[in-house]
Amino acid sequence: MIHVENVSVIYNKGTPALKGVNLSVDKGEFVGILGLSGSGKSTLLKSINLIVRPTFGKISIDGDLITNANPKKLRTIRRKVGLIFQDYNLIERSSVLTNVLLGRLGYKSRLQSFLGSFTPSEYSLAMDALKRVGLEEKSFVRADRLSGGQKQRVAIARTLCQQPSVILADEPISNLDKYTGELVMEYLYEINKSSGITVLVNLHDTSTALKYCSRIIALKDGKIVFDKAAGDVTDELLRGVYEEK
Ligand SMILES: Nc1ncnc2c1ncn2[C@@H]1O[C@H](COP(=O)(O)OP(=O)(O)OP(=O)(O)O)[C@@H](O)[C@H]1O
Repeated sequence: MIHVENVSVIYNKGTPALKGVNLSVDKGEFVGILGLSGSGKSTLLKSINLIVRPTFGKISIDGDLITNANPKKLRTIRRKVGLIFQDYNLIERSSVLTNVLLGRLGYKSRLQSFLGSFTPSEYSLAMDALKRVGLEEKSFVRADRLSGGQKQRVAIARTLCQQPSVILADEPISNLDKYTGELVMEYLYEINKSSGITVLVNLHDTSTALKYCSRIIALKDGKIVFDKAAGDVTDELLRGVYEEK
């Protein structure tokens, strides 16, 4: 469903952050992306959604070439792609429910977005999403009253409300303690298994990646150094990824 073909990203005409990356991800996969800080993990996820535009190469999602899409087409393709960030990206002064409803914005006209008008079925989608992450009782609480782990679960619910076919999660647990981080991973895992939503997740912690992901892609200096089933990842392979030059 995702094809990344010979993608390179060069920021500000400087050093390449990605160098000729090729990658195909099938529907329903749970892919962990590992690598040292600066290896290009965020750039790879951001280019899949065209938050960062590749300098060279092509990316398609469900057969639609996102790298060539006009603004209208790009908006339609982006509806399929849910995003989860390290710092949650919530509107802190709004309620949990309002934050989850924001997952519907990609389906709204400018006027509807401005008015913040949502249909009853969108409210019910949002409530269902909150139930799935165990936060329905927090619907009317302001987001800034929540713990970090709860905020990330709201971000997951917002993504679910968007009804995506893929979730890109950029370091979703790096601001959380081990226990809370694992809980967040459990929710992503459950969503992947029960809804068949493809998940690509950048992670720092190799043991977490091996525990939840079925496939591991490792980046080093903007290139893929290995792309393997989690069960085939050895300590030696991991050492190659994390040892400095
Ligand atoms: N907006 C930007 N402008 C210029 N250079 C950038 C930008 N974003 C990233 N880079 C550079 O691109 C390279 C890859 O960065 P990227 O953030 O993709 O790596 P990462 O593996 O996600 O790192 P981290 O784990 O620290 O987030 C790094 O050398 C980084 O300094």
